[in-house]
Amino acid sequence: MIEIKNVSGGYSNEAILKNISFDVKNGEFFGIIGPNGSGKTTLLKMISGILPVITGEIALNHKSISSYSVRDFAKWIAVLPQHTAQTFSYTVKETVSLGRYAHQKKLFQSFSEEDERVVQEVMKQTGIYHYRDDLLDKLSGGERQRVYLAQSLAQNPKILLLDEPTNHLDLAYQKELLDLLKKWTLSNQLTVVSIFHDLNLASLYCDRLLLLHDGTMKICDYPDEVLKMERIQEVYETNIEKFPHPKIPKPQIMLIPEDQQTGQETATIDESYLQVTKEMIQLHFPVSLKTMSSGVTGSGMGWFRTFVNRHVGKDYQCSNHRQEMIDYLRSHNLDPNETVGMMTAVNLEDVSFQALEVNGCSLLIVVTAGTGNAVDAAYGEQHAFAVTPGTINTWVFVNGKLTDEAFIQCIMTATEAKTKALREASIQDTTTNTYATGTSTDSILIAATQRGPLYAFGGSITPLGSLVGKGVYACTKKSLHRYLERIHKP
Ligand SMILES: Nc1ncnc2c1ncn2[C@@H]1O[C@H](COP(=O)(O)OP(=O)(O)OP(=O)(O)O)[C@@H](O)[C@H]1O
Repeated sequence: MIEIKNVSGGYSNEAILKNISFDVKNGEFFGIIGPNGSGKTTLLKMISGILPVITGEIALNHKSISSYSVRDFAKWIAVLPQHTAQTFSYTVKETVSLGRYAHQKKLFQSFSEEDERVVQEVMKQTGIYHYRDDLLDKLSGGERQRVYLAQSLAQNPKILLLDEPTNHLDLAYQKELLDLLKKWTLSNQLTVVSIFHDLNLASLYCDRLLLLHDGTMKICDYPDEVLKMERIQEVYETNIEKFPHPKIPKPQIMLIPEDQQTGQETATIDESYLQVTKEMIQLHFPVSLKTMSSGVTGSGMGWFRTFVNRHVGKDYQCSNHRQEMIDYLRSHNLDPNETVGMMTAVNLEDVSFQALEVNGCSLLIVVTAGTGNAVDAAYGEQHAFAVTPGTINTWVFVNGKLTDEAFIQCIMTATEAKTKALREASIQDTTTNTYATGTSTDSILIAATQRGPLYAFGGSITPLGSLVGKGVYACTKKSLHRYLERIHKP
């Protein structure tokens, strides 16, 4: 649809853009990104014919843009520029109606029924219909932005060029506008070429991205390829991390602020932070720890500073155990947003904890273990499924920095060590009469200070993993022993 071939150009024969080549397909949502001054607006102005091409060619539907008459060009391309705070004494409807100019056969021709229909339709689609008789200067920046979008859409273009369309828009309107544009690309085959400063929005909505750097084309490809961490760090000269979006398969970019040391970050986790009562085991740490857990609250990856393992009766039944746990934490002046909360039916006096340190690698392990619903995971299907309170809850606190791999490998190592302890205690699955590998509702937490030594791996023979395995094995064994002694007491 649009072909940019070896294009150089800019202002008064000075080539701001150098040797740019890419094409945009029909119905594509195409994003232009790059740091300030990299040439994004210049490129958009060249595509819209405002700035001349010095060398190379810009073709629209296989014809050079210079061969189009102004009116024909306007039937193809509409431009939504970055609007300043200027205001006009036009009504919303009058402003939108200006978009129909290219479709009027003669100059000063009166508005046709078709013009009226299109204007009404786009005003409804952009949510400005109820302001249609208001003057533009009465509207907020975001509302005005939607009026200009409606004006561009009223032009019924095949291509829409946008310079930072979400500028001035609040979160909901950003989503609404981009959802609307995306819908038009899908249902009306509208082609959108848009400049974005927000790389995350560009990633969410664009089919492809062009990254400009100092007037040159760095890359033009799918968002996942363009938004590689090293590339964005180099081009934008700032520290970032790339993450997958939690709900859809699109990359997201996070800024990493300068380290703001408060002094508390140097604290080391050990048993002095632990409080054990019959009702709950708590650990409060002065700063948030990066966690991976299967807690009732705080599950998955997160940052938390309070950890709770709460005793509940074996007959605990609740239709919404998560909400019940949140209410419980609140009733104990604990913030559920900052707390990994677990439950166990085990007596908390059977807890076993241990701080370990070998060659500068230090951690704290806390385990509550019982065998109430011991299961052999190889034959889990022989058990009826039931949601019951947890039994073996394993906490691993690491004074160090863990990679994502290390977090996952620590979970594996801790689970293997737990199973070994169960095997040594000859704990049986009473349904299958085979050795139990765990219990049916065990929970785990790996928490790390993300300061100090870096642990890339947590497998069983790595410096970190071997300590995790040793500690979880010892604590599970001890806690099981206490549990068994107590239940077998005459
Ligand atoms: N009217 C102009 N005359 C001469 N040079 C200009 C003009 N407008 C912009 N430039 C220069 O062209 C270069 C690219 O500017 P452009 O506005 O295209 O960058 P951009 O990527 O859109 O930047 P931003 O993210 O800040 O909007 C800059 O070095 C700028 O100083």
